[in-house]
Amino acid sequence: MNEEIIIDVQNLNLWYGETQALRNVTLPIANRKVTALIGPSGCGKSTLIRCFNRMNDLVSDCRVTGDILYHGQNINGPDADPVDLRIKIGMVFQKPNPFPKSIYENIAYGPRVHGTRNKKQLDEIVHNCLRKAALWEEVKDRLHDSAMSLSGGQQQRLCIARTLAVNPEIILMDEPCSALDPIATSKIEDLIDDLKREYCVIIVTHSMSQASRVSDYTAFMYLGDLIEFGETRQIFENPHKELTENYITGRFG
Ligand SMILES: Nc1ncnc2c1ncn2[C@@H]1O[C@H](COP(=O)(O)OP(=O)(O)OP(=O)(O)O)[C@@H](O)[C@H]1O
Repeated sequence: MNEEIIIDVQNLNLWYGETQALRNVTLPIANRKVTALIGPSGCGKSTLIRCFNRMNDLVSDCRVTGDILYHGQNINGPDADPVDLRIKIGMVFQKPNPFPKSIYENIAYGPRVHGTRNKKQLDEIVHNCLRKAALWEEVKDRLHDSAMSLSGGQQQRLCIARTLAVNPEIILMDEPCSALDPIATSKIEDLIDDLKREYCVIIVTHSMSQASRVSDYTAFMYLGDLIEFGETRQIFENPHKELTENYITGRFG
């Protein structure tokens, strides 16, 4: 890998109570690239992506060993602040979850909470984020309408715009298209391709065709182990492990 490694996962283990969900995962994540996490249901994809912004802190009985270095600093270290971390590492979920507020307020909310009060600055942030999320043209005349009046695909792009509003470096996406139709899915995939010019994107997907379309790197997981990681083309065209090949050719799933 020639790119800058923005997150370096080293020997990561995670247990929910007595059950081990991640085993000795070691994985580099490149900046300004898209990394896809794939594997059968229950293999630990969501668990791993949730480690990157410490969402698993919210799960009682969850224990982690090993390191996740973000710009070389351990995100679970004593000085690390999960609130700061979640600004730099934003997350988009499976089901679009806009706030029950206006389109404008969904985006202005985060920057306002973090101290931006100036109306002109907020207008600019809203405009920029909607533009980056490829939603501006569709909503510019209805910024003060409820976000709930948008279609599912538009709501998901709004959630991406909301994530961008606090200036993250990394965007985590946990099956962001699973609730969307093919047209809305294709818009999100185009958007992911644009976003990687400025951001690092990590995406969990069940769709192998989606992983091969949108990602530069792919990690294949199975029962909590990282089986194989590499450039997406290599993983799909020339997997080194039999398990990877069996999965991507649909022999199990
Ligand atoms: N909060 C939790 N408490 C206990 N066990 C959990 C919790 N979350 C996940 N698990 C278990 O950890 C394992 C990994 O789950 P995870 O959701 O990370 O898998 P996944 O690959 O994302 O699955 P899917 O593709 O079905 O979403 C599973 O065995 C699951 O049952």
